This record gives sequence, C-alpha cells and structure tokens, in this order.
Amino acid sequence: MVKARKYVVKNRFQGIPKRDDFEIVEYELPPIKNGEILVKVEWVSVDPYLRAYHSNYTLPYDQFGYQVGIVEDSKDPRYPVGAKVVAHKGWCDYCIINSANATDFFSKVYKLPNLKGLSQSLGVGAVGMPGATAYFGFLNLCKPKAGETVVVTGAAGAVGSLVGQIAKIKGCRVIGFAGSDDKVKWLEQDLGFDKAFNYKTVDVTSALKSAAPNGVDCYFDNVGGEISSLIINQMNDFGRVSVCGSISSYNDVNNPTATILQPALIGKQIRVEGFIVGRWYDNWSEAFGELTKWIKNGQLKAREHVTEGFENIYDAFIGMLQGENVGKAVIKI
Ligand SMILES: NC(=O)C1=CN([C@@H]2O[C@H](COP(=O)(O)OP(=O)(O)OC[C@H]3O[C@@H](n4cnc5c(N)ncnc54)[C@H](OP(=O)(O)O)[C@@H]3O)[C@@H](O)[C@H]2O)C=CC1
Ligand SMILES: C/C=C/C(C)=O
Repeated sequence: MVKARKYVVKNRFQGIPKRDDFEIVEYELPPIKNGEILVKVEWVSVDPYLRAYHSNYTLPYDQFGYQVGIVEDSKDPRYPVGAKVVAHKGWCDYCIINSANATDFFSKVYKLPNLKGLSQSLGVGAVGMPGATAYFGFLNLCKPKAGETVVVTGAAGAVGSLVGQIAKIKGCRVIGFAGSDDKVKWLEQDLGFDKAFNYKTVDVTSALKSAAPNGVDCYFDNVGGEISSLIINQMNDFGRVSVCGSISSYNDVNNPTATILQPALIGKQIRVEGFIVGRWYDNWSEAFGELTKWIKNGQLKAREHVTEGFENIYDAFIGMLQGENVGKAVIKI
C-alpha cells in the first residue's frame, strides 16, 4: 500500500483563495489494476486557470493541475516502470492514473518530451501546456510578420515571457507590460524586449504612444480589463489580438468594467480571437520540439520560479496570483 497526500478544495473561493479553503488529505492508494499506473509526483504546476476554472467544479473536489512524475508501478505497457510522464492529476504526491479514461485534453497523459538534458520541470512550463499556449496562441492567431510591433501583457510570466521571445525570434519589435520594475528590467536586459513598462506605475496610453509611435500590429492579451482596452485602442488597421487570459478579473468578486472597444475594432478592422490551448493538443509535440531547440541554442530563456515542498503548494499558488513569480511558477515535491 502507498500512502498519498492530496489537496482537496472545500469552500467556494471568495476573492483570493484562502488557506482554509483547502485541506491536505492523507490516504492509502489501492493496488493498481490493469490499465493503471502508479506515479510518484516530482513537479507540480500552479497556473491561473486553477483559479479561473474553480467555479466549474462541484465542492469538494481534488485540486486539479499539471504535474511531472515517474512511474513506480505499471499495468499499462505504454508507461513502464521508470517512465517519466506529464499528467493532470493535481496537487498530490502520489497518484494512480488510468489514461484510458481521458475525456478532454486535461485528462490525457503523455510521456515527458525529450528535454535534451534540460530540467524536467519544463514539462509543466516552457515545454508543457504554457509553452504550447505561447507558441500556438501567438503564432497561429497573431500571425506575426517580421518588422511588426507586438505588445504582450503578463509579459514576465510563464506564457508572456515566451510569447515576447518568440516574437523576437520572428523578427518583431516587442513591448511588454509587467507588474514590477525588476520584471521590466529582466524583460529589457535579459530577454531582449525592445521596451517594457510597469503597468502599475505608468500611464499605459502615453507609454505605448512613446514606445510604439507607429501603432501596434499584434496584441497577446494575458490579462484583460482596462489595460487591454487601452492597448487595443492603439492598434493599426487589420491588427490581430490573441485573447489568452483575463487574470486581472479572476479574483474579482464583481465584474470589472473597461473602455468600449467596438469603435476601434470596427474602424481599424481588428481581428480578436480567444482560444483554449487544447485546440492544438494533437500538435503540441511540434511546439515542444521548437521550444526545446530554442532553449538549447540560447534563443529562448525559460526562467522558473521554484518553490520546494508539497506543504508549500498553496503559498506558491497565491504568490503566482499576486505576481511574485518571474517566469513559470513550479513546485518541487
Ligand atoms: N487560453 C489558454 O489556453 C491559456 C490561457 N492562459 C492564461 O494566460 C495568462 C498567463 O498565464 P501564466 O503565464 O501561466 O501565468 P503567469 O506566470 O503570468 O502568472 C500570473 C501573473 O499574472 C499577473 N497578474 C496578477 N494579477 C494581475 C492583474 N490584476 N493584472 C495584470 N496582471 C496580473 C502577475 O504578474 P504581474 O507582476 O505582471 O502583475 C502574475 O505573475 C493567464 O491569464 C492564464 O489564464 C494560460 C494557459 C493557457
Ligand atoms: C488551459 C488554461 C486556460 C486558461 C484560461 O488559463
């Protein structure tokens, strides 16, 4: 028998989730059955959708989320003992997975991509779901052309930092918005953004007018809300907006309001498209190959914000929601 621990969500979140909204439950896992694998979890991911999707779940529920782990026992020949897998079984230290039960992309299990010696934690970050989000969400929806001006919000986070660097690889001029002066410095000095701003201290419209005097062609929107309206109002004819996330509203109890967009969308004939990264699930391996290559050859930096210890997953989650992370927030179990 294997003793396992998991986080169970007990209460409806009100604003920022509270520690008491979670309970750590210890229990014994039964022996695995045919088609199942026993996985020891090594890395856990905390992501904004854990907050955004909360209200879709009936209480109490096991906290969902991505992880990288090693197969310790197997009755599924596709995943032998010792294989490394990426799964979506949430905040736990051991779990049993039956991948035959997969109903959507979240419940699928796959072998950790060949990371060519890079940290296995990248399997929940730059070479995992967030990497695929940046790669397909930006390239397929913004369709950037060399020389165009790209704006990214949430620019110092897991997805945004990759989008900005992919835009540079594609020959674009890149402007990022992030929530601290240190993040701004990192984006400009280490990642090669042409300009970055602390959205908490600048006037967004005048900052953008100075950094993009010829207007914005592509906007990768991680945050939504008023800043997105201000950016979209600075876009050029036939601009493209990839709507990835709306983190500025995830913890809001009341729905926020933002400046009207229709005059700009119509007048400039702007294309706005939202997406869920699962739409490209069958092609994720293409993104993983490219991202791994760019990291290995030094064109792309995949910074991580690492927290240690199963007991600290809650703190890492709240820290990420409040902007403590630079790059991808991960927990080493
Ligand atoms: N559509 C899809 O399929 C997917 C969408 N996403 C979305 O992408 C976005 C980024 O996710 P991810 O890269 O994993 O997370 P990040 O690593 O960017 O972490 C979240 C960041 O959000 C920023 N933030 C928090 N509150 C606010 C606020 N009120 N206004 C602006 N920024 C805020 C903080 O940075 P700061 O210091 O800059 O404030 C924080 O670091 C999220 O909206 C997420 O939901 C992610 C994966 C898939
Ligand atoms: C799969 C993740 C989706 C969002 C909205 O974060």
